[in-house]
Amino acid sequence: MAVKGLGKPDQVYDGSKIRVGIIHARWNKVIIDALVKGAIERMTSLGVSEKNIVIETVPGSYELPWGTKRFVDRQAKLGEPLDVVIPIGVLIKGSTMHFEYISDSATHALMNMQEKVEMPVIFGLLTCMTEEQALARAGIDDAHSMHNHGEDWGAAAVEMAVKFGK
Ligand SMILES: O=Nc1c(NC[C@H](O)[C@H](O)[C@H](O)CO)[nH]c(=O)[nH]c1=O
Repeated sequence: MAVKGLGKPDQVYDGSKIRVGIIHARWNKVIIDALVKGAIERMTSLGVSEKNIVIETVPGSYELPWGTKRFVDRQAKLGEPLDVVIPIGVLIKGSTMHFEYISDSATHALMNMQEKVEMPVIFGLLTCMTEEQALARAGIDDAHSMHNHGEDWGAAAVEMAVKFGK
């Protein structure tokens, strides 16, 4: 019996009235692109209009917290406020402690960012020990052993914006 993972949603949420921001790092592009695509596909399948999905990028995952804050502020100033934001990054362990420090600090910063931007900030940071783990979680490993986690993040974004939006 499959125990781990996201269960079936308690209901299908209508995303037709929300605007979503995706801000993604540019490290590990092949994996990032698959995750972003999965999030967009799931959100559009839940009624979010493509014109209401705004995409921005930052160099790496370390820049996601500050980039998220400024992205949200900018969209509000433009008169196109976001209802939810999905920061997406892929961290893969190397031979130093860089991975640990960025993973931990970016995770805490993104969690706390919700209070600052007063909207849901979906946790789209993959923190993987190997490239194979990252490929599997983006649904692009040879065995297609796992589903694309970007789809889960898209579904969470719609649910959180609809249920707990302003
Ligand atoms: O080192 N590995 C990674 C990484 N490093 C760059 C860092 O996020 C930042 O952009 C620079 O330190 C400049 O501030 N950024 C990632 O998204 N994934 C990684 O796997």
